[in-house]
Amino acid sequence: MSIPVVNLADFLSGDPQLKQQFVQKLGRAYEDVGFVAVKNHGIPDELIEEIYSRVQQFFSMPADKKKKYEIPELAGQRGYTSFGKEHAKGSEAPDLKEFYQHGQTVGPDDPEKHEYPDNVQIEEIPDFTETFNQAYRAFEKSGKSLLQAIAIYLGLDEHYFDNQIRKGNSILRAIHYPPITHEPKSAIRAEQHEDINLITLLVGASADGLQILTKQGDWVGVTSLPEQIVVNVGDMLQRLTNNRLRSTTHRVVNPPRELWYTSRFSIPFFLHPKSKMSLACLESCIDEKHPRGYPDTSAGEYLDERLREIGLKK
Ligand SMILES: O=C(O)CCC(=O)C(=O)O
Ligand SMILES: [Fe+2]
Repeated sequence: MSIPVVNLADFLSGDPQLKQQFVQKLGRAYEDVGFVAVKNHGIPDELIEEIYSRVQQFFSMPADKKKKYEIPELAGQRGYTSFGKEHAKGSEAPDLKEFYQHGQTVGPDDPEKHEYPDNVQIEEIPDFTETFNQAYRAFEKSGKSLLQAIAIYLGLDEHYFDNQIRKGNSILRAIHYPPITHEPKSAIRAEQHEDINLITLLVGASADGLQILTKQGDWVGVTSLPEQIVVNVGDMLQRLTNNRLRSTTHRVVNPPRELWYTSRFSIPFFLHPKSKMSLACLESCIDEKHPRGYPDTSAGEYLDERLREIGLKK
């Protein structure tokens, strides 16, 4: 299925009409499907190529070398998480994937430094951290524009999210779904789930497999062109908007048998706000037909709860 396509250059064009059209198209798509493809997304092609090549290098290292970078105390939020650790909420079988996570960096004297453990330095790969830092900044920038459009759509101030996501707790995750060597019992590459964060920006996955669950209850494959990124709503934004914007269930299915020997790579950026952001439902999203659906919580508390549910936090 092709998801709605929006052009971020329209939003940034300076033309009020194009900007408003972008806002309406994005907002409606998020009420309806929860997923869009974004062109002119602002993440430079060379940077995407560079990060992919570092990521492939990393995952091709022997298991014992990768394991050096696994830090269970950090609940997988930094460094490497080995195959078989994470499972979707409500699922017993772990996903068929391994991943690496990179978080926010702030200066050593920053008052918020204690919020952000250091990223893991991968000794074997030159410029690994630098490439991840650059990609992280690029995703933050595109994500900020998209959230400005969402704020306008919701009738909020355009800059409503700016401060909440500045020095926020986003995670850049590189995932490797290894070749499948024998019939998996019940597991798939990524079992059905909803993302935890505000929005997720996903750069061109290296193979098919991503599917979303439609309102009609059908699984449909997501297709996007190589120059587009996929951006979807996560549970934090769904909760904040009292279910007005939809955090759509999605999964990554195993390839057909003749492609079992292939790896799949993908690099989602999970855009999180600062831990202290309130996720209390917006008053403008509550009315008689839509009574408040969730108790108040903060982004930090909510994340903690969700990390326990997926087996990353004990
Ligand atoms: O690998 C993909 O294409 C999507 C991964 C995903 O949905 C996730 O990690 O939350
Ligand atoms: Fe996801």
